[in-house]
Amino acid sequence: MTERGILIVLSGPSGVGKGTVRKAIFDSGEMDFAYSISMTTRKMRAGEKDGVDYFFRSKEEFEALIESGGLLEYAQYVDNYYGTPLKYVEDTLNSGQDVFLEIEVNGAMQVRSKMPEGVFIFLTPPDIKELKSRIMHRGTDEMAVVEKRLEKAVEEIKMMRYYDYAVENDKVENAVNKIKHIIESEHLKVPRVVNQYRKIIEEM
Ligand SMILES: Nc1ncnc2c1ncn2[C@@H]1O[C@H](COP(=O)(O)OP(=O)(O)OP(=O)(O)O)[C@@H](O)[C@H]1O
Ligand SMILES: Nc1nc2c(ncn2[C@@H]2O[C@H](COP(=O)(O)O)[C@@H](O)[C@H]2O)c(=O)[nH]1
Repeated sequence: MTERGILIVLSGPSGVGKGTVRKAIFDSGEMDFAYSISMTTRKMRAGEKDGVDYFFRSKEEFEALIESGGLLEYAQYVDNYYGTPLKYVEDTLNSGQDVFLEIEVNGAMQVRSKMPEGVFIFLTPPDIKELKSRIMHRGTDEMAVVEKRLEKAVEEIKMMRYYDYAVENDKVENAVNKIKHIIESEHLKVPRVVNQYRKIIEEM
């Protein structure tokens, strides 16, 4: 039987740089994990693609998926739904590959209760001023939405204590290296290694 992959959950306030850091980790080609594409009812931003950045769906379609139990977790964030399709996560973990989720804190807490063996990482900004500047300079949101996201950020930062690791995103390269190191260390934890050895011994 294949060893189940590790579930890595990255959260942090909007604009802290989760997407930027995640892309940099994937682009480095050094880590073998799958990114779980989320579903959302939010409008597509310029440059985004359905099935790449998100599965963009109507509110009705999203609610039907909630009803049918098709989501591992979901949350309402600044007037829209966001959620993680369950089947992809389960199938990929069962195939032995690690799965990376980039989700907000309420969803992460739902995952925590369903899959406590996951690794929960919280990305922090150097300070709130820098966070505001990052959201504004990204230029994807109207000022009213920026303000709502900043209000949420304060609530989200309070939830950091429920995570396993806190990583500051001062420079993308630093955050990337710290997250890679965390994942590598998780793979070396004794219960996982013992399991692998048990299988090797059984097969001898
Ligand atoms: N370490 C950093 N230093 C300076 N700017 C950064 C850093 N990391 C990310 N940024 C910039 O901050 C902005 C927000 O980054 P990004 O979209 O990755 O954030 P996010 O946390 O994924 O946001 P959201 O949760 O809203 O999707 C982008 O313009 C990005 O280029
Ligand atoms: N609970 C979930 N949160 C998610 C998911 N996918 C993304 N997100 C988070 O939502 C906010 C806003 O995202 P944006 O793309 O509109 O800027 C951000 O914190 C994302 O991490 C999900 O599947 N579940």
